Amino acid sequence: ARLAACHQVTLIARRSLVVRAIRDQGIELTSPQGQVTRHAVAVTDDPLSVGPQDAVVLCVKAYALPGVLGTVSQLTGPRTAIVPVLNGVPWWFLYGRPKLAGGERLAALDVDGGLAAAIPFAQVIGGVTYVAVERTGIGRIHHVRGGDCMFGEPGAGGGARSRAGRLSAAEIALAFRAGGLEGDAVEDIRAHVWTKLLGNAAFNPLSVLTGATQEAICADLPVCALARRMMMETQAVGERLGIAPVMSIEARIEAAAAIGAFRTSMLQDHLAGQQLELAAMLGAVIELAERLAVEVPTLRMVHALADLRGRSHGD
Ligand SMILES: NC(=O)C1=CN([C@@H]2O[C@H](COP(=O)(O)OP(=O)(O)OC[C@H]3O[C@@H](n4cnc5c(N)ncnc54)[C@H](OP(=O)(O)O)[C@@H]3O)[C@@H](O)[C@H]2O)C=CC1
Ligand SMILES: CC(C)(CO)C(=O)C(=O)O
Repeated sequence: ARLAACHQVTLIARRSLVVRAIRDQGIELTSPQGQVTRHAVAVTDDPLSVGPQDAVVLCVKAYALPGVLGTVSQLTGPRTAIVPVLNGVPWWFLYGRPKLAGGERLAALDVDGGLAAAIPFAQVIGGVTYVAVERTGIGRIHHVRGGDCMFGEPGAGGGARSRAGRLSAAEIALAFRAGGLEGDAVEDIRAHVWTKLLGNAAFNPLSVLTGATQEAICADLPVCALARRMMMETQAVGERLGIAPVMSIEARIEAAAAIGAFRTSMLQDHLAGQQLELAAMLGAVIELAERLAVEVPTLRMVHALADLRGRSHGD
């Protein structure tokens, strides 16, 4: 909705009900100040009618990515920037760095290599977002807090500079800023992915197990100690990959607490009876830990509990 205010944007939805509602009423956005704004946005469930784009922003859950590959290919030409803005370890994380963990493909994310085959790595711009939102209805978004969005080139040399023929990370960041969002181009997108992951790998599954908000988890000493232990294990895996997070664990906990009484996206999914994004936020970290011989007993335990909780919904 924000991008559509100053760029030509088309939302791709999969349900005709959603297309009709957004076409008729636009997107209703509630801001932290309680203001309600309506944004007219082009929307379709027919990506072929839209054709190749300058940029395709992927904002489905990680487990839904294989299901959108056909759509992505219809929106992609040789000069399209593909910008996944998802939580967790992205499927592209080891591409271009095959020596980091004995191979590029992460089975937890891309079981048969379909994602890597369909989305050319050279066209990927890494994205991270701290924006906290809840979907309150069809075409209705409640923006709770934040936040920063970072973009960076994961390919050779990294950095945020322009890449021949397609939009660069810096241009995507600029496009977000023009829409009133906080967009920054960063040199080392992997460090930012891992910093965000430190929080999500801990708080998201713990929120599902406890039903608590991030603020409540941070205020509860024993549960916050458990979150800190999970973050330390996640950081240890990152260190073995040569990744230095851009903030300390304590600063990451403070940033999570500052979001306030917000239900994490995973708790929202659980309450709505949806699949949990555990493979991207925990499964891939555990897979990397195995490959790098790092002990992650707390991550394993919480993963097993949250997985069972997710599958036992309503039991
Ligand atoms: N929510 C938050 O506060 C934050 C979320 N994130 C991350 O952002 C990513 C997106 O999460 P979030 O926005 O919460 O997710 P939501 O579940 O709110 O939205 C995902 C959307 O993807 C759509 N979708 C799924 N499959 C397809 C398909 N085949 N074709 C078209 N559309 C499809 C769904 O459509 P439908 O309506 O039909 O189901 C839904 O509208 C996740 O990785 C999440 O972890 C990151 C930071 C904060
Ligand atoms: C908590 C939050 C909004 C942190 O930015 C998040 O990433 C999530 O809910 O998955």
